[in-house]
Amino acid sequence: MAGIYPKHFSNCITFAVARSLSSFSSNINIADSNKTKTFKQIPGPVRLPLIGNLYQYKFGKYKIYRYHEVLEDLYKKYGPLVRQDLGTSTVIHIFDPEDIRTVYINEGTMPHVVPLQETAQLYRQERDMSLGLGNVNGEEWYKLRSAVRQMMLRRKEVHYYLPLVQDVATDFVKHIIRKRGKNGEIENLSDEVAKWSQESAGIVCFEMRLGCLNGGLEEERAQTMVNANKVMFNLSALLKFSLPVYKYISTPKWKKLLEAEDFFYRTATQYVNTTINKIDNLIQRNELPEGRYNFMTYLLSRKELSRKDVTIITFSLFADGLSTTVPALLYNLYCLATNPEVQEKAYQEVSKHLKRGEPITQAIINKLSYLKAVVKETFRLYPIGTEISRIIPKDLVLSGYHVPAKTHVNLNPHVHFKSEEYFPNALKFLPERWMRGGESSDIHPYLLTPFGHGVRTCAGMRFAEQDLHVALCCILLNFKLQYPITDPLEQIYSTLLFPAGPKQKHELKSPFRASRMADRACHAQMVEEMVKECKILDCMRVVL
Ligand code: HEM
Repeated sequence: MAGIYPKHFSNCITFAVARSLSSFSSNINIADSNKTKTFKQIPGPVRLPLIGNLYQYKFGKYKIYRYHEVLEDLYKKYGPLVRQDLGTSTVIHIFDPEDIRTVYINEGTMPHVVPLQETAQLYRQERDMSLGLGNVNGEEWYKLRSAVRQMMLRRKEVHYYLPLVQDVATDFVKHIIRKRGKNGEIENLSDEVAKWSQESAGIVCFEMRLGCLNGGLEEERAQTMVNANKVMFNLSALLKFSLPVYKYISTPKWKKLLEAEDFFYRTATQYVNTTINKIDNLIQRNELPEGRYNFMTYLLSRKELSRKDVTIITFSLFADGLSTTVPALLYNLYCLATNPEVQEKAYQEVSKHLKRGEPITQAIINKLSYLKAVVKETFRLYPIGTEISRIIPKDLVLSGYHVPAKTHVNLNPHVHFKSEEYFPNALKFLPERWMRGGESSDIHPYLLTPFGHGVRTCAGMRFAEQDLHVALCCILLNFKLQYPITDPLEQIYSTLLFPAGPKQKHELKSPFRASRMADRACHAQMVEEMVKECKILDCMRVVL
């Protein structure tokens, strides 16, 4: 039988000037507009009045949890540019990397996006919260983004947390050793990785160990957060593909979503408030040591940010990894486990530069070019999400069609990730293709951009990469990874793409354990019910 086995381990186990979007122009990016086809000619499935294409998800062959495959189907049937109407809102799906380039080049200095989770935007509006970076546009976005740029996107600031992140990764290794079954199997690696992510984010945001890996009540609370997060992502996806009645009437799904969001925010906000109080006390006593609470003190010092802004930015840094870095690490572990030669090569590289127990420095990470290629290749075979959205600021010609300013477009390069046309030996896991001298110079630069591109790229990219690199180093140095199931790992759409384990495992058996404290038990029950009802998929039940 397989599992995580101890290995070599005797103890076991650019911003330019701000510009308003009112300067939408109507220039077309190709001079010869005579040959350009009209917006109405953009192909797509038959649309019905009011519901548009939603009937295909409700009664047709399309399944929401297979949305990534729906996009592949649309591309194959209709070509590089496809129109889809979800209710009364129109989206143009873009598949050609050249069109993707055109959109990015013309996105302007303050690109407009449609939020990944419109439900989160609505929830925050209803609760009078700051909306957060990914949910705002224009001047408000510019203000928030400028405020976080230094702390989140400068390498030096992010590397400051490297030793703390390594401490958490080391504890995660010990946690895995405790959780392993007799045969080395981890029953639900997905949830364990999610606890690691919370602990790691907690140390960055609050410079505090939250105890998510300690086996006690804190770990139970972390599990409840993980479950609530699953409910939020799942319901958000379901509501995205329904008529937006929930925006006007409190539907049962919307109510459930509110409960999960309330629980999630309440818990995270407690951490934020506790840290702010600690900082206030230290400042009052003139005892705040230099460099302590770096992230929060920086945000609090920015005059343009309200307390609500500081809370939501910190919340994002704390929580966003659950739905992004967590699946990313799981996909990496899966790819390493199912490609033993790659795993051995990655292990050799890491162990050449780093001994178990030694501090990981940025200089060491810089030398791990093969490991980074593994991460990149994993993003190719297992992307984290489907689309990147934009509201285009000016008229464009895309694949020969005129697309007017203010149109909502979705960039979907992932439909090509397993295509021979773009990647030789497309189904093979070949990190070598991203190494110097590999084929990467022939790969279209706008094809694989897992963190997006341009001024609106992922704000958490540096933290996510650092977390991934450190965790992979620690895991590779301590374990040999195996995946005992012959069926390939599936991906399930639930706003983003989550690992779902082998097909027969898709029906939920709740991973939930009742917690001991009464209020937690109450939340626990609530979340468990939601999880069941929404048929949340139990990610990666038997792995590694
Ligand atoms: C593997 C992990 C991750 C991936 C693949 C990822 C990917 C992305 C992508 C594709 C976007 C949209 C970019 C665009 O519109 O051009 C985005 C936006 C964003 N991400 Fe991430 N992300 C990851 C982790 C994180 C983490 C850990 C955080 C929090 C620290 C985070 C915070 C954000 C924020 C705040 C935005 C909105 C940025 C803005 O609108 O200015 N992400 N991410």
